[in-house]
Amino acid sequence: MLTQTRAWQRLQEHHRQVSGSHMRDLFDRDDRRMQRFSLQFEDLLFDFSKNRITDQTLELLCDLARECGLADRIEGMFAGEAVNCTEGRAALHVALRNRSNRPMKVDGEDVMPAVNAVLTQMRSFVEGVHSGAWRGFSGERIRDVVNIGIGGSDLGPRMIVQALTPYHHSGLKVHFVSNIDPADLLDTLAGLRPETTLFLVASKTFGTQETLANAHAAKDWFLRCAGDQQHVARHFVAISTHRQRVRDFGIDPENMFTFWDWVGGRYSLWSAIGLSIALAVGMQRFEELLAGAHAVDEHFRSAPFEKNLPVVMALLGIWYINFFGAASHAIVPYAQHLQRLPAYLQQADMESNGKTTTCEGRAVSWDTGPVVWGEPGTNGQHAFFQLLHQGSRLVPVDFLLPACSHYALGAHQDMLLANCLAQAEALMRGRTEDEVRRQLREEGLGTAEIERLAPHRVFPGNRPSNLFMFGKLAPRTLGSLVALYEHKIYVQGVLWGVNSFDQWGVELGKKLADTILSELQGEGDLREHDSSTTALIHRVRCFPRRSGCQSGDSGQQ
Ligand SMILES: O=P(O)(O)OC[C@H]1O[C@H](O)[C@H](O)[C@@H](O)[C@@H]1O
Repeated sequence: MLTQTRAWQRLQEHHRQVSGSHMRDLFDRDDRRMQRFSLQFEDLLFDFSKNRITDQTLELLCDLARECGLADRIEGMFAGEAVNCTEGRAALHVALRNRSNRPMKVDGEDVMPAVNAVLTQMRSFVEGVHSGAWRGFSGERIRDVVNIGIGGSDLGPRMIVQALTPYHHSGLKVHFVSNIDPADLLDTLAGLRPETTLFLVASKTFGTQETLANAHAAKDWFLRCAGDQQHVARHFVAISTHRQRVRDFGIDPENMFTFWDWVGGRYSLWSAIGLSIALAVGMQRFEELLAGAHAVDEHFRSAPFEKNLPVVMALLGIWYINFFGAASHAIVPYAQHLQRLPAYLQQADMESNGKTTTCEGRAVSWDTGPVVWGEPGTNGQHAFFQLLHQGSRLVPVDFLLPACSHYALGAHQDMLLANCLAQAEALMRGRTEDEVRRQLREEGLGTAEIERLAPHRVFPGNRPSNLFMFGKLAPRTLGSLVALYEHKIYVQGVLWGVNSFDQWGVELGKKLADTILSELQGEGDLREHDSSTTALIHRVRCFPRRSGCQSGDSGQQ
């Protein structure tokens, strides 16, 4: 039991001692604080000095990790043990990027030959599309790729493809369709020609309602132009673990890229699910991404906890969630191309650790995963930073900051950097009432006005943040960053005692949606619902929406 460990008890005591201290004093007392509380990993600097910690905090948190058996659990994951306890499966996404090619086993079998075979298949496909050897049915080159998938079969590739915009292959545009909202597919198809469009139907299970409905609609759109069913083979490939369902859909298993049930959906961008990434940036860049993640895997496996980046990230999170009562964690990349990182991490973190039952089936009596949210800076500054600075809640922030841009435009990048560093400093230092009064006096305000305004202009500070700084956002660095977060999530799951690799919580809504769908489409009696749901279903039935939808459809065709 987490809360019964000796380290937990000591952390509670320690929290009582340190929670009153202010980070500005900790910095004033120690001019080497940044050096002591930062870690360098290749190109990545992780500055965690602006946290409400001392040496002892870190020691005690590492003790907690030791008492929870973290070392064995890390080894267990790499050894292919069934760390996904409810589904009895390994979670071996590290094998997908195992550039050392050391054997990695699941149920006694080395998975590396199969992993490498799919990478080879991806390489030849990507090269074929890029060179023009793979063409559409009319003989034209492929110009647009549409990845149809949702959740883990969308968020990772979508985030990475956007993050690597400067590396995009010039002749190809990659699009993503995920939502069952008809607007998503129709808006995307509106600018495309069937002759030059390639669809990647990405679904681990090949049973996801949204993906199958969108894929069927895309196939209809394609066939309306291509006519002959045989042409589907040049324009639809599948990425899945489920061969039979791929065949049933009408995609030749020859055009299927496989992966395995030991790859969790939200950990799958490193598998064939990353085909859209490889098409966007080329196979070499994709492999650089894998290499960056692999380097972090080696670090995670071997570095002592105090120097282990994902372990430190995880322990800091636990410090705020379990001892300061923080309920959320903001991700603020100061990089426009990392716009989708918060959304990606929402799934990675919240679907992994949004749980309250331990692997032994007991209810936890401690808080688990935070609400993850965020937006790129500087936009976020003009939206939610008010609450970060002066709100009543403690929200730890992760800043991600590329020191250099791929683009040159006046002083833009320096302004971006200055803003990020200023926000982190302001969150930490705050502004005292004395400082406010002094400033207002300098601004020439009278005493009464100063008294009136001073309380509003005080910043409490002492608000924690981590900062990742790196050079340009390159594939290897990005691979490392994502792997760091993945392992952070695993470490937290281990300490909280939950299974980070299942997602039973998304099932109930899906089941109810199936029932309600048939009720919306039928005229008969409704099954038992609460009065609110019943009334809403009746209301939908009364809307003249069908004609509206049809005219919308035909407008797009
Ligand atoms: O890849 P698929 O099998 O289509 O699954 C897509 C997504 O669906 C689900 O509802 C899960 O919550 C996600 O973890 C998963 O990534």
